[in-house]
Amino acid sequence: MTIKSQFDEAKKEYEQWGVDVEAVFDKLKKVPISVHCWQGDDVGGFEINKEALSGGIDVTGNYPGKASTPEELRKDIEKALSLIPGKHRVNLHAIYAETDGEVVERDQLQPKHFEKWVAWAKQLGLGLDFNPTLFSHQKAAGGLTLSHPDPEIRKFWVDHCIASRKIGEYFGKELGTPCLTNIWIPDGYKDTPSDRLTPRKRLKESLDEIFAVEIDERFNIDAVESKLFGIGSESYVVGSHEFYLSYALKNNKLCLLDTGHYHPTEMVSNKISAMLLFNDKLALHVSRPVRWDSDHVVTFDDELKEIALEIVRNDALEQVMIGLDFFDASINRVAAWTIGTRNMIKALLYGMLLPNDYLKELQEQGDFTRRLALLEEFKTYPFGAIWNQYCETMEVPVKEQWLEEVMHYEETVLAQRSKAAMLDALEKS
Ligand SMILES: C[C@H](O)[C@H](O)[C@@H](O)C(=O)CO
Ligand SMILES: [Mn+2]
Repeated sequence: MTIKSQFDEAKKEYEQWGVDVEAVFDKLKKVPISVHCWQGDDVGGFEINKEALSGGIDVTGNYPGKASTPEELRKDIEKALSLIPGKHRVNLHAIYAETDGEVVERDQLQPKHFEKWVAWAKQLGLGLDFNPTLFSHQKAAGGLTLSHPDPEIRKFWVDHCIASRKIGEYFGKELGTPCLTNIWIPDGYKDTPSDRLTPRKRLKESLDEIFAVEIDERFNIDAVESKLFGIGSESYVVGSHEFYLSYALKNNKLCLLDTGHYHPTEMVSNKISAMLLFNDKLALHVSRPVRWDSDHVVTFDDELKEIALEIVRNDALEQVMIGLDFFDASINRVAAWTIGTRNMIKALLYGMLLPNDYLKELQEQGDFTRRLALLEEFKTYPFGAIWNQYCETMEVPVKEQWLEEVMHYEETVLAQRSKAAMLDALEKS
C-alpha cells in the first residue's frame, strides 16, 4: 500500500467522527514552532570572551560535529528545518551575536551584531525570537543577576535586557513578524534563604526599569520565564512561577512556561486553560524533564499530546506561542532538533484529529465512560498514516527517511568538522 492509499483509508476513519482531515492540514501548516538555536552548539554561543556554561543548566555528551561558527550553526539549522514540515521560527540567545572578532559586552549589544542572522532569516522566510543571556558570564558568577545586591551588577544586566528588547524590535521590524523576547534569569540560592523577599523586590525593580523603556509592541513582545530550581539554586529561585505570573498579569507581559521548570508531577498542560482565562497570550518552552530540568529531546509522550490538545481544543493556536528548549549533546544534534520539532508538530496533528467538540459534550453530559473509552480508542487510530501523508504533502521525508538524510549530512559535513577540530587540537598540543 502506498502512503496515499493508507492515508485515504485512515482519513475515512477520522471522517466518521466528523473530522475534516484536509482542513486540519491547512490549519497545522500555519502553526509556527520557535526552534531554539542552542541545541546546535550545546548552549555555547560565539562570544569572543566565551565563558563556560553556567546558570544551573547543563549539557551532557560529546557527540562529534558540533557547530562552532555561526555559519555552521545556520547550516545545521537549515538542514533540520528541511526535514520538518511547515514554516517555523528560530530562537536566538544574545550569546549568538556576531561581533567580527571584537569583544562587545552584553550591555553594549546592538541590532548590527545580529545582521547576519536577520539576512539569513529573510532568505529562508523565518521569524526570529530572542533571549538576553544572563548566565555564562563573570557578572553572573555568583548566581545572581537582576536581583543582585550590587547596583552596578544589576545595572549591567538591566542594560543587557534593554539592549535585547531593542534587538527583538529590530528582528520584528525587519522580518515582519513580532519577536518574542524572553527573559530568564538563574538567580537563586543553594541553601535555605534567610530572606526571600529582598531579592524578589530587587528583581521586580529591575524588571520595572527594563520595561520602562518603550519598545514598539508591534515588533517586540516581552515574556518572562520562571523556574523552580537549578543546579546551585536548589532551595530558592527568585523568579518563581508565582512571582512571574503576578508580574506578567499586572504589567501586561507574557508568562513563558518551560515544561521542565515545575515539580515533576505538576503539568504545564493543566496550566494552559487556567492562564488563558486571564492572559491574552502565553508562551511555552517545550522540553522533557527526566527527573529534573534535564532538557531531554521532546518525545511523543502523554504530556506532549496533552499540551497540544489543550492548545487545539481551546482554539488557542494564536494565543500560545510554542517554542522548544532542549539540548542533548549525546546524539546527533541535527537529529535532536528534527525529532523534537517533528514530535511537537505530530502532537498538534494528533490533537486536531480528535472530535474535540464531541468529547467536550460527553464531559458536560457526565458521560465519563464514553469520554474515557473514546480517548483511549483514538490512541490506536491510524494516526501514523495521516502524519505520513502530511509529511508527503509538505515535501519533507516520510517516516524515518529523514534519518538517512541526517546520517548523510553527518558523514559529509559533521564528520569533516570533527576531523578538522581534531587536527587543530593536535597542532596546538
Ligand atoms: C538556554 C536555557 O534553557 C534557557 O535560556 C532558559 O529558557 C531555561 O530554560 C533555563 O533553564
Ligand atoms: Mn526554557
